[in-house]
Amino acid sequence: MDEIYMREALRIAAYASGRTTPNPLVGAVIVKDNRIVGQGWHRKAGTEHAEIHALHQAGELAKGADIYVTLEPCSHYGKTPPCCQAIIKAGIKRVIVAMTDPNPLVAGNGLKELKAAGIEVVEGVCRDEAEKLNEVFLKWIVHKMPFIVVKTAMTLDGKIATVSGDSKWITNEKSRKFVHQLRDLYDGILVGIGTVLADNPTLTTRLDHLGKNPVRIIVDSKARIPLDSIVITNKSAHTILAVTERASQEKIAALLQVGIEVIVTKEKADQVDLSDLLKILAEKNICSILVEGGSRINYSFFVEHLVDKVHCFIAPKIIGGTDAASPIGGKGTFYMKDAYQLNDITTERFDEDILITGYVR
Ligand SMILES: Nc1c(/N=C/[C@H](O)[C@H](O)[C@H](O)COP(=O)(O)O)[nH]c(=O)[nH]c1=O
Ligand SMILES: Nc1c(N[C@@H]2O[C@H](COP(=O)(O)O)[C@@H](O)[C@H]2O)[nH]c(=O)[nH]c1=O
Ligand SMILES: [Zn+2]
Repeated sequence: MDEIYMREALRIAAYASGRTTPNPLVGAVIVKDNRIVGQGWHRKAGTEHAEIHALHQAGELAKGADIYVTLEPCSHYGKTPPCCQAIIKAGIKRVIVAMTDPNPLVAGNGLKELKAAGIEVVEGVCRDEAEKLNEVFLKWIVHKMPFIVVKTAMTLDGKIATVSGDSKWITNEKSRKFVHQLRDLYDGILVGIGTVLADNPTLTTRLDHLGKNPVRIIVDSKARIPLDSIVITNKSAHTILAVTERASQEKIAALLQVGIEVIVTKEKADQVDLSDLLKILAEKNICSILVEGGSRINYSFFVEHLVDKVHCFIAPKIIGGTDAASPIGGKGTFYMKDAYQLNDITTERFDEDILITGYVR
């Protein structure tokens, strides 16, 4: 029975997907005499935690009840009071958690406090599902780096555009809708200046229901970006330009003038040092970034070992062209043994398009 209630807590935790950053997704379910008497999920950073919502709903019925939480209840005073105290005060008898909280502020202290109060603690129910649900939070809180997802879309013969640069469209409506759901989910969307110059993209989230726009991050070491680019003139999302010392001061001043945030990073081989950029972005609570290319920037993320997850669309179209661009460009690995290996592979169909998803561990 513990798994059933924990799965319900995981299910409702996901209601706030993409909305709790930099906090994790957390769900809580309170059970008494085999009935759910209270449940709740964390909505937004700085607002009440999942356990508090569930305790409010259970009221008196929390006394002597079990609480299932997808993450170890917090024991520190962050933006909200500690859940452990509320759980103890409410007279909960047994706490079942899916995983401990890797946040150094919590990290096992919550469970210790609950045990010290004489509460029975069970840990590790549906741990794998809980860790997957919070793959973004786990990366950011432990490594202080954003969770990086590379999304590419290519024809069957492995190209992202024709020899003339035309790329509209490779994938179908359904596939492109999934990409907008990814934009709605993640905190940032990153492209290289090559993509801006080639496609003049908007990089906002266009879905039927209200979505949120990710922060647009353009890697452009010499600030070559034209001031009339859509990512500069379109104000429905914030835009960050990552440059190096090589960028001209006047261009930077002109960009600041039109509301663009400019980050000057360390330089690596004459280009933006991506690790340095990601460290700075993580400090700004940008906990996840969708990298949408182009081929050079994608390769840089792999060669710097910065990629966590890959979504690769393959459309059943063939365009040929020896010089047509492929999804991953750059210098390339010299030997097959040096290939970046994906694992935990899953595939999905979007009508005739195929999506392959994998992790770079
Ligand atoms: N050309 C294709 C893609 N092209 C992806 C490029 O990053 C392109 O610049 C952006 O998708 C443009 O964004 P926006 O629509 O202006 O917001 N990506 C896809 O998934 N399928 C394709 O067919
Ligand atoms: N969202 C969440 C938790 N989040 C934990 O608390 C930290 C944020 O605290 P605060 O700034 O007060 O919101 C966050 O980094 C994570 O460790 N804990 C929980 O018991 N239940 C919840 O629903
Ligand atoms: Zn809490």
